[in-house]
Amino acid sequence: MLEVKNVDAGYGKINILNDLSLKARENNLTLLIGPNGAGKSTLLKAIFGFVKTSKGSIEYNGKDISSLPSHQLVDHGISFLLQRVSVFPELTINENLKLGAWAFKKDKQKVTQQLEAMYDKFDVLKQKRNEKAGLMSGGQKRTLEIARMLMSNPKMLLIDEPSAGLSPKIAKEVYQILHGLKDDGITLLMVDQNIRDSIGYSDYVYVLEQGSVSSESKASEVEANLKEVVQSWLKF
Ligand SMILES: Nc1ncnc2c1ncn2[C@@H]1O[C@H](COP(=O)(O)OP(=O)(O)OP(=O)(O)O)[C@@H](O)[C@H]1O
Repeated sequence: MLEVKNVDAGYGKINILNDLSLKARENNLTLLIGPNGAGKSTLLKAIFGFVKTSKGSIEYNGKDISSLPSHQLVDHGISFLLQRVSVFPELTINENLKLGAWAFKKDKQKVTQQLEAMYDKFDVLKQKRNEKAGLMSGGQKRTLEIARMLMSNPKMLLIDEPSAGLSPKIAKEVYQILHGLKDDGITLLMVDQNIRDSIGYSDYVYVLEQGSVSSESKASEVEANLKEVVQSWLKF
């Protein structure tokens, strides 16, 4: 489990997160929602060591990870799916996937084993394994990014706007993939603007406003009151 406790963080002298606390419970998908500029992406970046915290702690399975650099977080089983598409268009799908195995690239047997596991899981990647990634559709690129993250066998995924730029139909497929990762023992913390579609795949929801948590609920409870939640943001 990941636990953020009373964290302040920001950029230079500007503080964005204010005494923020939340939990990403094991084997659950926790959704972060809130108005633009609330600090959702900043929180993911703070957890992954891209943004420095100035107060509080971030604990993963009871260990304070708040001062660890990103590569050490990957060793601890934490991965980050960035908001912008990050496949390498000139490389094949197979080559892109291999980049996800950088930490154990010398262990050829393990790399092959992980590649096969990804091809078993994602047939679309198997079919196109020798094609250039740049030729794939937006949804297929997202699938490739997810598979590339899974190459290193993460236990905790930080995901920023997985549906950005995708049609509602394809976005749903991506949510389904992410939701299905819980069956592999993975814990997910996801930021998504597309609340209406993503909430049904989530277990817990935190609403962030002005750098702090304004509410925490089970996803099913928020789903029932979605209209009021969204209306309350419009006041900001
Ligand atoms: N690199 C940066 N340098 C300085 N300020 C930044 C930087 N990145 C973000 N900010 C500021 O931090 C605040 C929070 O931004 P953040 O991207 O975390 O919000 P968000 O809730 O993810 O918003 P959105 O839903 O629009 O993506 C905003 O006021 C933004 O302008």
